[in-house]
Amino acid sequence: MPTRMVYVRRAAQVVTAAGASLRPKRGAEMSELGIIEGGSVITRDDRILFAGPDEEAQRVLAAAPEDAEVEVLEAEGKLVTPGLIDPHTHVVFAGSREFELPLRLKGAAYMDILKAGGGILYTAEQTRAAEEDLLAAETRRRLDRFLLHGVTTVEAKSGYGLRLEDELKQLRTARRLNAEHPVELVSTFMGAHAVPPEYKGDPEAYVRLVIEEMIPAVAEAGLAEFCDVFCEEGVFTPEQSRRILEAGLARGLKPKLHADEIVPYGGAELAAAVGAVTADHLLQASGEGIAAMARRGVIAVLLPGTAFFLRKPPADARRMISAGVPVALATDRNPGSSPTESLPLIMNLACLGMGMTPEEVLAACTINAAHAVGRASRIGSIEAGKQADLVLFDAPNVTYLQYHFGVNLVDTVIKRGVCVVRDGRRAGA
Ligand SMILES: N=CN[C@@H](CCC(=O)O)C(=O)O
Ligand SMILES: [Zn+2]
Repeated sequence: MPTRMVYVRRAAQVVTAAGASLRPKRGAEMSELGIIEGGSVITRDDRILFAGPDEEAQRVLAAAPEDAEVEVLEAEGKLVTPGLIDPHTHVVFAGSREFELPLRLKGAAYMDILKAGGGILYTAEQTRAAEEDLLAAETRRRLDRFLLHGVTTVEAKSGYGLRLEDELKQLRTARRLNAEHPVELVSTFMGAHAVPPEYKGDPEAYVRLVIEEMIPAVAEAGLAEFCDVFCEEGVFTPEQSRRILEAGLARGLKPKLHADEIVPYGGAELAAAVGAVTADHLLQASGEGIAAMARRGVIAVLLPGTAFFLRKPPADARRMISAGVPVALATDRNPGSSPTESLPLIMNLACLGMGMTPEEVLAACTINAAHAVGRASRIGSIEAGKQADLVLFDAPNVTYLQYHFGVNLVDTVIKRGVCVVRDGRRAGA
């Protein structure tokens, strides 16, 4: 096999996000992106070989093996970033819930729809009924859209099966798509996403099922890396959430938590107490909870698209960054509270709606997001030796991405050294 190389020549800016593979960026570090003005990047097979000034790139190319096939991508006027990483999605599901939108516009609350048996429970019905091939086909279309928006890795939660066979079906679907599709999937078991109707009268029995049967089966099959719980009033209590996360941890599933989304519920505090990798949502997180997260190094995964779609004020990102909490951003792609694959739109909402700077936003969607999915040693920055996941944007600088908001500026996407999007369209599909 000849050596395959891509030479991304003379970009307006290369955002490397380098130097934070061991621990996520926090505070002022989130503004330091290691930008190379006028820089070039060279990939070799599935790895990054070089990132730096173009004169040096030419010397590196001159020393390339004779059989190397070099593809040259002119990047003049473009912004090059690491492949974007989405660390919180529920992308594997069947159906959609657009009919809830008019209800919410008339005043129905998200949680009331769930309590009435709709919401997550409606999607669980659809997902249970779907054959695995159909589930894969629906999810594949969403992954295609992610890729067109520059997203090269997504975390994917189960939680619409709510019984063992269908939780496993969702996780198997994620594993299959991870093998088939250019977008890389990181699986999270979230059997504790809602109490299914058959356990309505006895939620504690469902918690036992999650702990005693689902977690062991998922761990045994090696189908997930993380375990997550919807810790929320009327769903799972902090005490139940703690037991589930500890049971997951005992089986090697690292904890994540849907925390303090609708009401303040001690979620941020719990995430810190169990040493969760991330606490997500945090719209209602307390000051003590944020301080505890900072002390324990828990990453805040903020989801401004969800706040926007549910028409709620977003999380207090500035307070978290000032407190020293590492922040990442995600779409929360799901059919009920955030039906979008546009991580760039989420970035716009983070900047314009939460006051994060363009630099902080990029750190949050690259290296910090890589930490949030436990992959920072391999992805999230442009450094020699890391996986060759890159995005070229039609933007001359980092600020422009937030300024020219609401449109897709992605020109080219490279995943593992292969061009999978060109001129904004899927290539080689
Ligand atoms: N809040 C809980 N779970 C999802 C929503 C899932 C759904 O509505 O289907 C979330 O993170 O927003
Ligand atoms: Zn979620």
